[in-house]
Order: sequence, then C-alpha cells, then structure tokens
Amino acid sequence: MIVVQKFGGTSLKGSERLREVAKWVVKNKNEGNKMVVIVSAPGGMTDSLINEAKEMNTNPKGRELDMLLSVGEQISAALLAMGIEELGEKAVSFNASQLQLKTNGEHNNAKILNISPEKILENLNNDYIVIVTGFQGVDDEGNITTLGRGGSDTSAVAIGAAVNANKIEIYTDVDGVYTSDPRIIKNAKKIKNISFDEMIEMADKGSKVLHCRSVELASKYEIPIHLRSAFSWREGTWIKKEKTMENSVVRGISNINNLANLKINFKNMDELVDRLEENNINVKLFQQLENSKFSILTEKEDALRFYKVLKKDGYSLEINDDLGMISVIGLGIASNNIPRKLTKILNSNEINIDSISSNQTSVSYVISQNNLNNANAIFHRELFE
Ligand SMILES: Nc1ncnc2c1ncn2[C@@H]1O[C@H](COP(=O)(O)OP(=O)(O)O)[C@@H](O)[C@H]1O
Ligand SMILES: N[C@@H](CC(=O)OP(=O)(O)O)C(=O)O
Repeated sequence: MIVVQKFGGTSLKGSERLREVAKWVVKNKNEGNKMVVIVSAPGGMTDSLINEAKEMNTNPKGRELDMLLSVGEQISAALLAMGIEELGEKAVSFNASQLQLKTNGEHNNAKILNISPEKILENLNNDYIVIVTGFQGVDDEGNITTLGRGGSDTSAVAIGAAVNANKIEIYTDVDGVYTSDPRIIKNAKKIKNISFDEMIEMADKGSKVLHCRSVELASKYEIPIHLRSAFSWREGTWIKKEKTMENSVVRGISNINNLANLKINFKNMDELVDRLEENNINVKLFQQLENSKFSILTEKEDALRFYKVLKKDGYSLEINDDLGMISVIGLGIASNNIPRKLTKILNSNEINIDSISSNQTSVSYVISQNNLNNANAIFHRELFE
C-alpha cells in the first residue's frame, strides 16, 4: 500500500518534534507500507522569511520571494531524512526542482500542472522512504514557484494522485476538523466525516485547517483525506465523497478576518473588472448597487492598495476597512429556513449586517470585525450546543 503523509509546520518545529514524526513514519513503513512524506517549513519560518523580505524591499518581486520562501520546506525535508536514517531506515529527500514538479508561472500562488511520479516510485521500490518538499514547484523556465500560503496540503494531494496512493493523511496540530476553529470556540465539536463540497466551502470561507485547493483536487480524484493530529496520533476527520455521508444540514462555521468594502463610482463595469485584474485584487463579493456604483468586498490589504490606485486616478470612492465574514456551512443550507433563523439571531443580538450572500452549501454574513468572534459563539451555541 502506498501511503502519503503530510506534516504541517507545528508538527515539525524543533528536533524533538522531527524525531517524533520520524518514528511515526518508520512505524508505518514497518507495517508494510510504502511511505511518501510531504513536509511544510518548520512552524513560523515562512512568516519570518516574509518579514525578512519586507525589511529588504516593501514590494519584493514574486520570483525572489519564492526563492526565499521555498527554503523552509527544504530544511524540514533534509532534517527529517536524517532523522529517519538515524532510526536505521533508508530515506531520501527531494525538492520540487529535482522532481520536476511543474506549475504555471504565477509566483506566490502557482497552480500545479504536472507531476511525474517515476522518481518517487523508483525510490519506493528500492525500499526508501521518500520525503518531498511541500508548497513549491518549478515553472517551465525552471524558476521556483510557491503555491500560496498553506499550499503544502495541495502538494500532498497532488503527489498522492500522481503516485496513485491508497491513503492520504494530513497531520496537523488539531485532531480533526471541528464545527468551528477550536482556538476560538472552546466548545467546538470534532466532525467525524465531512463531504468534499462542505470542506471546500469551509476552507474557502476561512477555515485554514486545510488548503481549499487540496480538497478540490481530492474531490476531483475522489481520494479521501484523513486529517489528524501529529501530537495525539488519534483517529481524526475523514473528508470524503458525499454519498457515503450521513445526512445533516449544518456542518460548521467559518470566519474570514480583516476584510474591507469599497464603494466605487465607475462608469464602465468592464473597465472596473480590468482594473481589478490588473491590480491582482482578489474579490470576494462584487455587487452593482446602482447604474454606475459598485460594491467590492476584498481583503483589507488589497482594498487599501486598490483605494490608493483609484484615488490617485481621481475616482470617487468610500472604504469600510473594519469588516469580517462569518459563514455557516452545510449541504443544501440555502434551501431551508436556516438562513432566516441566522439573520434573526444576528438582528436580535444587535449585530449589524453589511451584506448577506449564499449558495447551495453556505450562507455568509459580512459584519463588523469586532463582532466576528461574538457572532461565531452565538451561532455555535444555537446550532451545535
Ligand atoms: N474548523 C476547524 N477545525 C479545526 N481546526 C481549525 C478550524 N478552523 C481553523 N482551524 C485552525 O487550523 C489550525 C491548523 O492549521 P495550520 O495552522 O495551517 O496547521 P499546519 O501548520 O499543520 O498546516 C488549527 O490549529 C486550528 O486553530
Ligand atoms: N510553509 C508554508 C506552506 C504550508 O502549507 O504550511 P503549513 O502546512 O504549516 O500550513 C506556509 O506557511 O504557508
């Protein structure tokens, strides 16, 4: 059986943790499995590399940033290989360049195009534990790219699909997906099974426990993911195809912090869309308010950047940069009375709603950033406790 195991930053921070991971991987190998291990950078390293970059240049080029950010994963990969060899097993580490893990050239947010599994399979057949750097790729010209923050989950699923893995396990610092972020909601409950669609929606709406694209890929290839803890090693949460799930309408709550809304007077909508694209603004919600008035919800950093650009060009616009979004997720949620109930709950708690949006799997409220944790606690109490 081929088993892919991915370890996140906190699971790899410091030699003691690395040794625990090495022992676990060797134990799984000794149970008769062929092991492919995907690693993130040691916890906190990617953040501190970004800070160092910003000290040198307030707006570093994507290519150079990727050269720098890809370093952390390489450190984890080499150290883990050494730790495994110390336990008497054969291990070899590879970076994306050595494996020709091809992506497009979109620096800092690259998409995986192709992975040739031969080198990994050859080493597995020669009894090696294969360790691969997550988060990184190479473009057509050999430049190092990275997949966006949290992207090593996506590396794991893509590599799992390429080697036709029997199991993909993602190890982190919580023992599963919870009904809300357990760091914020102390009474959050562990979810045993969640469908791909629900998990995609939770990740897209701010639950950083899994990279959204990793779940999209797992859904495409129909490979279940087992998300579990590298601390307790207990059974975690299964993310899998909906058919095999028991029915329940409400699955979880997600939050996005630090959003901003721009209200813009702009004559031509196509031109506005072009300007958003040119400036790389990732729009979360786009509404036409009146004939030539638009409302755009985006991350605060993007909004402030776009505000400055448009202001300089003489446009009239307003900004509210104190917003967040709370979403409740569940299959078919929009077609029952839950959205109405949630709106009432916010109203009766005097939480102002800036806007509401919904789709088949989620309903989202844009509210003031200050109210976000409170709304999360109130929704959680009403829906899950
Ligand atoms: N619904 C949720 N269930 C579990 N964890 C969540 C959820 N939403 C957010 N999280 C957070 O995700 C964290 C794990 O993700 P992350 O820090 O990226 O780990 P890693 O470095 O292992 O990839 C948890 O510590 C938890 O606070
Ligand atoms: N090191 C990268 C990639 C990653 O996926 O990390 P983690 O698995 O620790 O979330 C980041 O911090 O974004």
